[in-house]
Amino acid sequence: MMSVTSIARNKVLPFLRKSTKMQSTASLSSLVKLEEKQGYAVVSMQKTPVNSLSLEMIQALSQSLIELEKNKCKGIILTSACPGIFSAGLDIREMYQPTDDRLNQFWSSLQTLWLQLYGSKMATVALINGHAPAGGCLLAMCCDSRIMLNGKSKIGLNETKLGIVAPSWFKDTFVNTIGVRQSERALQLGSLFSPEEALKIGLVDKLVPDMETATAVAEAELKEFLQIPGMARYLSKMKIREAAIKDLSETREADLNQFVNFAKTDAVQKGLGLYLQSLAKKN
Ligand SMILES: CCCCCCCC/C=C\C=C\CC(=O)SCCNC(=O)CCNC(=O)[C@H](O)C(C)(C)COP(=O)(O)OP(=O)(O)OC[C@H]1O[C@@H](n2cnc3c(N)ncnc32)[C@H](O)[C@@H]1OP(=O)(O)O
Repeated sequence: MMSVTSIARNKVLPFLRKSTKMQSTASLSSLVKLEEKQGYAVVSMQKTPVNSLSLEMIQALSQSLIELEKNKCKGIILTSACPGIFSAGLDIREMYQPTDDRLNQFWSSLQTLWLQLYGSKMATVALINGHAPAGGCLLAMCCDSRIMLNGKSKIGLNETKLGIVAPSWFKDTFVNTIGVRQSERALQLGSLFSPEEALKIGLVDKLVPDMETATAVAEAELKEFLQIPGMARYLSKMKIREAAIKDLSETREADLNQFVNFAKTDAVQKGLGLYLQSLAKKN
């Protein structure tokens, strides 16, 4: 099995682990690109056009983290290869008129990905090079640091605008990042923030003017985290995150049932259908 450190610089890593529920190696590796750098890896989401988090995309990200941790990778920069978009969040088509089996797999895989990334021993930096609504914002918040490209992109948890409710673990992640009051307001309003606004409320840590600067700043940020003794850094992170992680770990089944029941209600299905239509009409 190839290790992250043994492959040629910038070479795309294959996905090697087999699982009955997981997608095939070929389909997973086309969604997420892993590049080895000196002592860390760049994880680029490349599901065109908007990196929507479909079941396959979520599993590809999960599988990438499994491989990287197994290969003793110490840190990652999570970013996007889709111009102008970090991630459009959960793939709305997964929740609209779904089959029960697929909807269950979808949510359960998302829970797994959140537990992996939010609780990762690796140092993690999100390089948010475009829009990051809802699930896209969640992915970024799972990282230890967020660098955002300044410009017209928006970031935030906009679930209420779709007539849906961010689950408790989204809320916990938000509260741990920007605090209770800002979260309470932004969750209700479904606020999407400009990079400047996101910086002001602590949703992102640094802004960069262009991609060249962004890469350098993200690398420097990751190196700063990696200079700290790994165990001390990880356990300190867990002091903040462990309650939320424990909570979901202990209530996965109930959370899954709540999501499935909620998603299948007529009101939610109607709202999602209208939202999909409004996205399609734009084009
Ligand atoms: C009581 C308690 C119960 C608790 C239960 C819990 C329930 C929680 C449930 C769900 C939680 C969900 C979290 C989410 O992540 S929901 C997704 C939210 N995402 C969005 O609102 C973003 C929507 N997209 C956009 O705003 C734009 O697409 C944008 C990302 C800004 C990019 O804009 P642009 O570059 O102009 O691209 P287009 O809009 O033209 O889109 C291109 C095509 O991509 C399709 N698209 C976009 N986003 C999604 C998406 N999230 N899912 C699926 N498909 C998406 C879009 O329709 C275009 O398709 P096409 O080319 O075929 O027209």
